[in-house]
Amino acid sequence: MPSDKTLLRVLSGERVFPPPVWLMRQAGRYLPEYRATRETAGDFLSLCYNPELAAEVTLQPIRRFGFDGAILFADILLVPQALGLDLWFVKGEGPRLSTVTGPGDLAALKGVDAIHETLSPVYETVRILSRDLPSETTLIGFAGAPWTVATYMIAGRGTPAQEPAHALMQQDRETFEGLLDLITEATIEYLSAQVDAGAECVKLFDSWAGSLDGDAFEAYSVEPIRRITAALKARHPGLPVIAFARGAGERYIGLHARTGADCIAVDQGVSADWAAANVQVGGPVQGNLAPEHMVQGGEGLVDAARAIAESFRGGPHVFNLGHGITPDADPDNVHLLLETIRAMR
Ligand SMILES: Cc1c2[nH]c(c1CCC(=O)O)Cc1[nH]c(c(CCC(=O)O)c1C)Cc1[nH]c(c(CCC(=O)O)c1C)Cc1[nH]c(c(C)c1CCC(=O)O)C2
Repeated sequence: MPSDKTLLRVLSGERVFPPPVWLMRQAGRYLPEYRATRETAGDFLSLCYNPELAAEVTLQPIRRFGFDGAILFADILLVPQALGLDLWFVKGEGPRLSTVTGPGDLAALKGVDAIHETLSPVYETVRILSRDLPSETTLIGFAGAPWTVATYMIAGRGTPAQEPAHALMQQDRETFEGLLDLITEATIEYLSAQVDAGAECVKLFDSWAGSLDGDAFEAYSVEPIRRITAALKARHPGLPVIAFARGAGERYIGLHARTGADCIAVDQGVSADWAAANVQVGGPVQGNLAPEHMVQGGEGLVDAARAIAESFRGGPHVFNLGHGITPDADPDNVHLLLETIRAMR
């Protein structure tokens, strides 16, 4: 039976207008109720590993805004932690991890089978959500794509141009590729467990894909995403997969076919008209309003949101931002965005 959930309908290739809407990082610091729950949990990682509270912060933006999709509350860096790295967050700065910079570090990581020991609270969050979400809301599981996760594992932190990961790729390709393989295998098991627990589609975040060029983009962004997608679809026939290769630019062309993903998420670095003509021809797309509009609001937001929905209205489109909503966004602007899109005819 075809789903009556608009997000799943679009992911299956149907054109729905006005389009379903959800926002990357829709649960987060711009919401006072998120900040209060994080306080209750103690810190960000304790929140990620507390199934009741993680489910609560996933539900907060659904209650407040009625988005069509709810993304599991967790983080892409839980997988490195499950593989044995130390992980902590420095307030006002971001994540820190112990690093993988050579064969010894790679060999010291745990095997794929060990990840569930750390990640089982996340599966419990998914089970709670699949019970408590409104029936029209699609539950989205997620993980980082291997390249992006590897950049953090190699550098031990976020880096402007992923220099340490590029350096390892050049200097010790065997360790680099071994690490990517391990993350790929772990991600298949992690996402498969999310689906078993009730996730209805999954999204792979390759936030740093844009710093790979030429053959490296194909080998280290596209190919791991293709492997994960194929393995998941073999185990869970019909599972919709969204792939976000941020910064891909012209390489968004043909990415549905190259990755096997059902939906390609595009960032604001390409225009919606261009993406409609060049990417949406290959299948459903998601995107791509600049997150700054959620800070600025007003007519600029209304005009830009309408223009994007118009550009993509000829085919399957999930309305979203081009990247995550930022902590300085105004929740009232989210209401304005939803009213704008949902009033379109
Ligand atoms: C690169 C990346 C990370 N995490 C993620 C990515 C890929 C998407 C992207 O490019 O933004 C993905 C992510 N992170 C988080 C989610 C939860 C679901 C949601 O989108 O609402 C998701 C899907 C929660 C989070 N992850 C993080 C927060 C903020 C932590 C806090 O509450 O202090 C949240 C809500 C922390 C985080 N986590 C990460 C960084 C670099 C940081 C620090 C920078 C920042 O704070 O934005 C790694």
